[in-house]
Amino acid sequence: MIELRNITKVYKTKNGELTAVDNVSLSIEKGEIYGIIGYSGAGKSTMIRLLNGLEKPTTGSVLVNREEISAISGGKLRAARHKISMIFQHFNLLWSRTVEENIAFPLEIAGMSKQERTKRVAELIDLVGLTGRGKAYPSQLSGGQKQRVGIARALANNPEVLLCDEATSALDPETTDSILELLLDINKRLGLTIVLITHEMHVIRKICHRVAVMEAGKVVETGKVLDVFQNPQAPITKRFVSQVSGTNETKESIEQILENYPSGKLVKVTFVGQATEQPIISHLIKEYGVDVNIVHGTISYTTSGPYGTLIVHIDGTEEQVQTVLHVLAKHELQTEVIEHA
Ligand SMILES: Nc1ncnc2c1ncn2[C@@H]1O[C@H](COP(=O)(O)OP(=O)(O)OP(=O)(O)O)[C@@H](O)[C@H]1O
Repeated sequence: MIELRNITKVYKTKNGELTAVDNVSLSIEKGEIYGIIGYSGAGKSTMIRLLNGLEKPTTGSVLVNREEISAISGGKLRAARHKISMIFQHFNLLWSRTVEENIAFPLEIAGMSKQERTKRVAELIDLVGLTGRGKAYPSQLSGGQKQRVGIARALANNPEVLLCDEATSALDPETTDSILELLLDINKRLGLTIVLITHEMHVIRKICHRVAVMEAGKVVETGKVLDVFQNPQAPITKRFVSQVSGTNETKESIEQILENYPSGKLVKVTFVGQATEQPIISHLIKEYGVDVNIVHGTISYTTSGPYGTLIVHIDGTEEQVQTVLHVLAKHELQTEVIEHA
């Protein structure tokens, strides 16, 4: 559906050249929710502008639905962009227009008759959960409701791709979740391809199928969300994952345990899918006579299933501990012995 081939974007600034996107290749499937995560300055916004043709790459090509967005301009680009919609962090609504009029705006531009517009706007208002709020002005709406208007407006002309530019960054956590659920629902119902950029791993965990991690213009890691959470490779990905698994907060407890219990091993166990429901710890204690002290534990849910992280201190003889590590590995649990906090 979307193909980025060896994209590089260099900006000329008064301090010289700046490479915002550095040789990035990605492919995004039809109907998938694809997340691009990175800290400020990583190149995410540039990527999104390349996807909708607002920027041209310095080298490389961008294909959306087999159309080379990076090679067309004028009327052809405008036509292609009808199929690519966008929602924004600060909603970008027209403040002097009602909810209905905001949503009708792209339909007016597309030349739809008043009668058809009224029908389509009513459908969209229902779809995004704003029934009864059509006559309200944006200033009378909460942040979450404003973003719902943004989503309805973006869907008005039946796009094939929805680009989300930090769409939940201005919202509180509860509203963020309700907007993410709406995006997931729309993706399932309409089969819409969604590409979102964010600096929050929570957003990726909650709705994305696959993720690309960006750092200094480069994509440093890509993969299925569940795999990336279970087994992050790049240091920056590990930092993002610990944002949601809470392992940062346990650093102190880990330090204390390592200091206070020189015997045994401190082990991080990561498990996915059905393994999250097995009573593995009680089994270890009963069968192998080791002491197991749980230092930290979380289970999180992604679109492809649950995954969990458990940090345990396993104490016993060296042989018992080794046997337990072996047993964990046999259960297809990923284990990592922690030597330092
Ligand atoms: N039009 C431009 N002219 C010159 N430099 C630019 C331009 N747009 C972006 N940059 C630079 O390119 C780099 C990547 O910026 P970009 O906005 O894509 O990153 P980002 O990950 O979206 O970060 P943020 O969330 O802060 O916008 C930054 O160093 C930025 O200063």
